[in-house]
Amino acid sequence: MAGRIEDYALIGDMQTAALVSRDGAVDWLCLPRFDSPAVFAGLLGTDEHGFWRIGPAEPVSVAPESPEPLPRSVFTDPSELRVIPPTASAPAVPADRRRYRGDSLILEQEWDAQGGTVRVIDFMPPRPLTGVDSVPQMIRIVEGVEGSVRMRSALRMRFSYGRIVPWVHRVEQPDGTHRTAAVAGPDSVWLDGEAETYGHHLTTYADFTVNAGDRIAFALTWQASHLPAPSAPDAEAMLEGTEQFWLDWVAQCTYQGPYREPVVRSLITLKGLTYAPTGGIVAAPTTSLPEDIGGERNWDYRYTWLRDAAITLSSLLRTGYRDEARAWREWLLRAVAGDPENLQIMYGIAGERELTESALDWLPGYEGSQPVRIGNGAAGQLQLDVYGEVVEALHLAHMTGLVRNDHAHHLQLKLISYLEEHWTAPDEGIWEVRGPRRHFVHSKVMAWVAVDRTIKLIEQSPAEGPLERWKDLRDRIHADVCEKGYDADRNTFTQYYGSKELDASLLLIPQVGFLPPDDKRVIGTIEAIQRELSTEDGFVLRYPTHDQQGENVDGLSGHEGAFLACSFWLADDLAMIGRVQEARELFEKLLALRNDVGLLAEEWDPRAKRQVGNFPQAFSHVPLIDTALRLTACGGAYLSAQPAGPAAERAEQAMM
Ligand SMILES: OC[C@H]1O[C@H](O[C@H]2O[C@H](CO)[C@@H](O)[C@H](O)[C@H]2O)[C@H](O)[C@@H](O)[C@@H]1O
Repeated sequence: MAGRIEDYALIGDMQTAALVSRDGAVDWLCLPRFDSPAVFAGLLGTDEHGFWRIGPAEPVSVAPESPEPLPRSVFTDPSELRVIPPTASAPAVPADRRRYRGDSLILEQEWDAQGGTVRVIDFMPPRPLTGVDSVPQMIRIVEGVEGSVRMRSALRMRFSYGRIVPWVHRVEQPDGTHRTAAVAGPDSVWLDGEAETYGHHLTTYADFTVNAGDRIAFALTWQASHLPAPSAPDAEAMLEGTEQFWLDWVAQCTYQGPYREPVVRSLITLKGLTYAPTGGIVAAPTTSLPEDIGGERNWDYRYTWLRDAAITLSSLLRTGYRDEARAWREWLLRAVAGDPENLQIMYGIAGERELTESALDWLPGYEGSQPVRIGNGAAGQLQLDVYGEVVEALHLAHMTGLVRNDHAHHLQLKLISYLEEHWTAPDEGIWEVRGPRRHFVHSKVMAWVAVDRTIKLIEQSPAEGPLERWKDLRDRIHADVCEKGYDADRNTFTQYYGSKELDASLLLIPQVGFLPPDDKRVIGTIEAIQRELSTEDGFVLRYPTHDQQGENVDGLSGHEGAFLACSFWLADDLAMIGRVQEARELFEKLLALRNDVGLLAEEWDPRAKRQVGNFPQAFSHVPLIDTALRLTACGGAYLSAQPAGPAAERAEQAMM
């Protein structure tokens, strides 16, 4: 059975990623890409849907008692095998400690088990983009730390999201060793290991003893089934290379403030969500981790949203990472090449347009949350805000000195021409509601952002465009929002024109410069959101899922948790209006929601006190970085409450 969402840690190779549970089980892995079918889908079902667990064979965790090391060996004698009879799955013993190795995506879990202490090191080496070695690999090194520990590896591969049992067979090697190959349809997966394996109940086991100082490596390699077998990796060399890769990458980070640890962990996570061959960025590496446990709010996030990727790019640019920004800009230009009339709000990681949504009816879902969806119907929605987010990201790229790209410039002008005709249309908005289209205030505000930044580009560079006409457009959008999206009686902007509902996306109004932070309508909106959309512990819901009659407003049944991005936005706004101490306190409470290895899902369930939604989620880690930058610019720890002043101004400038 899958663990809690926060029990998982991410490993990945910038083409796909795996989730490893605290009990040593890899319960989620799609091969060869983020959006490929899963080989391990136990996360959304049971062990029957695929997993790979390595951990102590004896479930009881007791103090080490055997000073005499056992010979490093594999259990080849069948009588010994009976000592630990194969079970339907390996014993699930939670690790006593876990961490990432320094600033990397290399996971280390340790167990104080019967007989000693053992460490399992899990990672996926970054792959070359071309050539025979460009295959996904997961490497697991079992290291004896103290005493002698009996270990078990239990590997159950199920292709096609847990549906297909592959043909598993031994392939003898000229040197007398063997490899285990699993083949079905287009996929083959190869297991190499330094321990003898045996099959039982459609599962591949290895039982072995690890003594202090031993290192026993296993590797899983995917290869298209029609190609020759991939070569077995040198696990130790791969470990060294992977560690160096992350050291070099993190060394480029320009952030030097008090929140270095969460910022760097978030940056590493975002890097882990980028698809290196194309520059695409997934919103999360999972599908259908529920926003409402047991409910239907389950979505596939293994795609590139223009919104999520644009804000990811902005965070990366602000912290010194330009290569990723350049790669995503190229991805964008290829993805939207053609007519911006056909702009989608999301694409596949290589720019694919067909993301047809369907349900995998053989999977029971995470803690029974059904349906399990693949594809995403939101791809066909109209969401006007993405024009603003994309243009803002292109603008920031320009401002931070990324070499100008004429195609990007041309695209920006075409996007504005499109908006000129369509900004008055109702849309599905930032939250991708599945109810009727509306005139969402946030969508109009972001349309204003797109026009505003383009005007600035034209004013600041040799670029050309109908400046006066677009200035007039900018003024008209602004006036329209202030007239129709603002409720003067309650002194707050509202979710959509004419509504009484609130929406946490309105917190972005001062952040994007639509109105200054000290505008009374902005302060009124912040206060209204704090009052009406806050959970008991001070986090923020993105909007009320039910209206005052108890009807669902977004076309979906059930409730959802506090939306973490919105909670970070509230902290930002509080800092901007001078309530810096409150902002800092909220930010630090949000940091405390991260799991023990620093990861955040999309939402937090305030009742169950657990993370919910896809995991880890770029849309949570990006605002974490942005708020950290803002608060760092405010200076000092726990500044006393003060009216908007120099600290708040510095906070604003930090985000430029
Ligand atoms: O709430 C319904 C929608 O939920 C998902 O969208 C959310 O995730 C996106 C990716 O992070 C994000 O860009 C969006 O703002 C969120 O609302 C889901 O992908 C949609 O299909 C669904 O309609």
